[in-house]
Amino acid sequence: MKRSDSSEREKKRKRQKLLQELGGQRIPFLSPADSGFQQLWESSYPGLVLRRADGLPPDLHGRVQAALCSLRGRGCLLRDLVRVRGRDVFTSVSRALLGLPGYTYRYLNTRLFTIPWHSEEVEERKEGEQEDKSQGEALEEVENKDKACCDQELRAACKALWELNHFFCKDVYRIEEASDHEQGPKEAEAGGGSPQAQCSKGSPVTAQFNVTLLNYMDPTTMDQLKEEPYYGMGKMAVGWHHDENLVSFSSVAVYNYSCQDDKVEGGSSEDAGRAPWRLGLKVAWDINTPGLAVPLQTGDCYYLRDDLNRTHQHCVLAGEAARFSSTHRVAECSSGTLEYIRRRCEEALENMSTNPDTGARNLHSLSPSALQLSEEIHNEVEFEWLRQYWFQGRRYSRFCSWWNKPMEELEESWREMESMTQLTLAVAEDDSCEEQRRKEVAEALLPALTERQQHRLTWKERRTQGLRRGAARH
Ligand SMILES: O=C(O)CCC(=O)C(=O)O
Ligand SMILES: [Fe+2]
Repeated sequence: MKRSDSSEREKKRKRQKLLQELGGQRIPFLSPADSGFQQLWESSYPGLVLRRADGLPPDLHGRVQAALCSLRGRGCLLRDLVRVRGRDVFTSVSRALLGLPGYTYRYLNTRLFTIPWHSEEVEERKEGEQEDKSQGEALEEVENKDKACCDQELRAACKALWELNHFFCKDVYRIEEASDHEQGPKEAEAGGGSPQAQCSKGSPVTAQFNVTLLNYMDPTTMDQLKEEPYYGMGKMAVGWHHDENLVSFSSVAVYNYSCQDDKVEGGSSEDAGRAPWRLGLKVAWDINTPGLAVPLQTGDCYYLRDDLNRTHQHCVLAGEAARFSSTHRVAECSSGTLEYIRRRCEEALENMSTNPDTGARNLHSLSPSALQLSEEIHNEVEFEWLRQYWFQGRRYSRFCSWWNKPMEELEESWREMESMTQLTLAVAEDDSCEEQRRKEVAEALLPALTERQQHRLTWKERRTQGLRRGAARH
C-alpha cells in the first residue's frame, strides 16, 4: 500500500510537470487521414499491430459477439470500485475477468477472480480417453467441477472467448516469428498464412494469454467522460495508462466490438455515420512525439507487442455506439493463482498442530522467522484474497460457483491462522515465560500485526464507501 502511494505521488509530480511544460498548449496527434501517420506509426509506435476484422474467421466473430452480449445480458459485467490515489472510484467501463480456472488479475488495488473459460481441449481429451477408466474418471471430475460452476449459456460464452484467446495466441506467435526475420507491415495481412506454431507449446517470446478482461460501455448513458488532456483527442472511456500486472515484454491482444443492433436510421453499413471508437497511444512522459489515434471498426483487433506497454501509454477514446472489448493478457501470476495461495496457507499452517483427542492446538516453533512467515501469510490471505473477494460482493457467485468452495477453504485456513496469532500472543503475554523469549516473540509479531491493523482500517473505509455507492454499480 505504502509503495503504491509513493509511486502515485511520483506520477502526480510527473503529470503536473508535463502539464506545466505544455502551458495550456496541445501536443499534435495523427489519425490515418493525416499525412505522416504511417511513418509516425513505424518510427515511434513499432509494437502496435492492427489485425483488421477480415483477418479472423467469420464464424468466430459471430460466436464472440454473441458471447459478449450474453455475458452482458446475464449481468456479468460490472463497474469496478477501484482505488486510485487513496480514493475509491468506479471505473467508467463495466468489466468481467475470464481466464484459466483459479487465476486472478490485479489492477488498481483490486484483485479480480476469473470466471473460468471452458476449453475444447478438456472435452476432446475426455472423449479420446474413454477407454482408460481411471484417467477418464479423473478428467470427468475436473470437467464436472468446471461445468457445474455455471450453466450452458455461460459455458458457451466462456468457450467462445477461449477460442478467441486461442486465435490470438497463434496469431501473435506468428507475428513474433515473422518479425524476427523482417520488418513487416504493422497492419497484419488478412488471412496471412497459417500459423505453424502451437500456442499451447509456448514460445520463448510469447507466453500464453491466461486471462481476458472484458470491457463494456454505452457512452449515451455516461454523462461525465473526461476530455483527453494532452492532445485534445476527445472523450476518454479509459484514461491514459500502462496495463499492470503483466509478464514483462508480453503482448496484449484486444478485440473491438461496437454494437450495431441499434443502427442509425438509413445507415446501411455497420457503423455508418457514427463516430468510431479509437485507440489512443502516446510515448510515456514525452511531449515531443505526436500521439496516435487509431479508429477501430467492429471486429478489428490490435496487439500491443514487445515492451510497448511499458514504454508507451494507451487510452480508449469513446465513439458514439455502445462497445465491448476483450483484452487478452499474460497476467503475472506467480502469486496470483489459487494453487499458489493454497500452498502458502499450507506452509503457514505447518507450524501448528491440533491434538486429535483434545482439540488442543500447539505451535511447533517460536523462532522469529517461523512466526513472521505465518503472520505474513495470514495478512496475504486476508487482504489479497478474502477481503478482495468479499469486497466485490462475491460478484460472480450469482452465476458461477467456481470460487465458492476454494474461498470457504481459504477462510478456514485464515481462521486457523487467527488461532496461531492468539497462541503467539499468549506466549508474549505469559508471565511465567522467560523475559528474553517473550520479547523476541513480541518483536517478531509486531510488524505484521501493525500492517494488519492498518489494512483492516483501509478495508473498513473501502467497505463503508463501497456500500454507500454500491447502487451505482451496473
Ligand atoms: O478497450 C480497449 O481497447 C482497451 C482497454 C484497456 O486499455 C484496458 O482494459 O486496459
Ligand atoms: Fe489497457
